[in-house]
Amino acid sequence: MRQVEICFSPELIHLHDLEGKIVVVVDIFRATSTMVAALANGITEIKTFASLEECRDMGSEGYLIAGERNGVTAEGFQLGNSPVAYLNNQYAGQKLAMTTTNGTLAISKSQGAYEILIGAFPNLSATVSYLQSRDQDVLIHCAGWKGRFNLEDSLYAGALAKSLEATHTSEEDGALAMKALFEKEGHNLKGFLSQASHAKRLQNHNIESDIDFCLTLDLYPSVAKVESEVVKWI
Ligand SMILES: O=C(O)[C@H](CS(=O)(=O)O)OP(=O)(O)O
Repeated sequence: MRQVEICFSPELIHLHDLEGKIVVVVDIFRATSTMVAALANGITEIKTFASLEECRDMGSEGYLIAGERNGVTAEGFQLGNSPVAYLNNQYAGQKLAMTTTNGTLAISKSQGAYEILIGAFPNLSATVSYLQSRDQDVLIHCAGWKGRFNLEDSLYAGALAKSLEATHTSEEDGALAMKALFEKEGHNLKGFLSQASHAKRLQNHNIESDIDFCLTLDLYPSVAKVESEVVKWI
């Protein structure tokens, strides 16, 4: 059997061996949910950037530019970090450059893995099927919040580890704990995660519809994968 393990924050990624593994980066509120929404609605590719400046410069290369810091759209950017902005194929056919507070950092810290996927609830089952079709062990890399553990990314990690049970074992305590939490609370994602500190933070920005979207399961049948530093829909 293959293995599945969880890294709870980019600050802890140095404790995990990335080599030969498929890393699934997850930032439920909201970066990876937004990437999945954008790609499912016709964005052709996403380039991610750590800095606002580098990302903003991509505007002159024909990219739509999305920049967010601390939950709000950064100055000079066309878009922030809202998944619902991309629904109804609003920006279909365009390329996107994106930078966010936590999510893009987790992607850059996953370099060195065998493959990098982008995880979100709206394509959870597609990601499970893809991972089960591959021979590699899986590392779920939670973006967390500014280096700290967060509930929503960890609960997604539990959902993914639980869904992989037929093919992947989890021997470490983190994965066992999150599978147990998902078994207990997974039927009430929205109610349970309304207590999460990040959900409360984002509620102050009036983005209820974003939170609803981020916690909706299995809207899309495809997988988001980082290929040559670009996120694509496969
Ligand atoms: O916009 C978001 O959802 C967050 C903002 S913050 O973490 O509350 O500062 O950014 P993300 O990179 O998606 O965690």
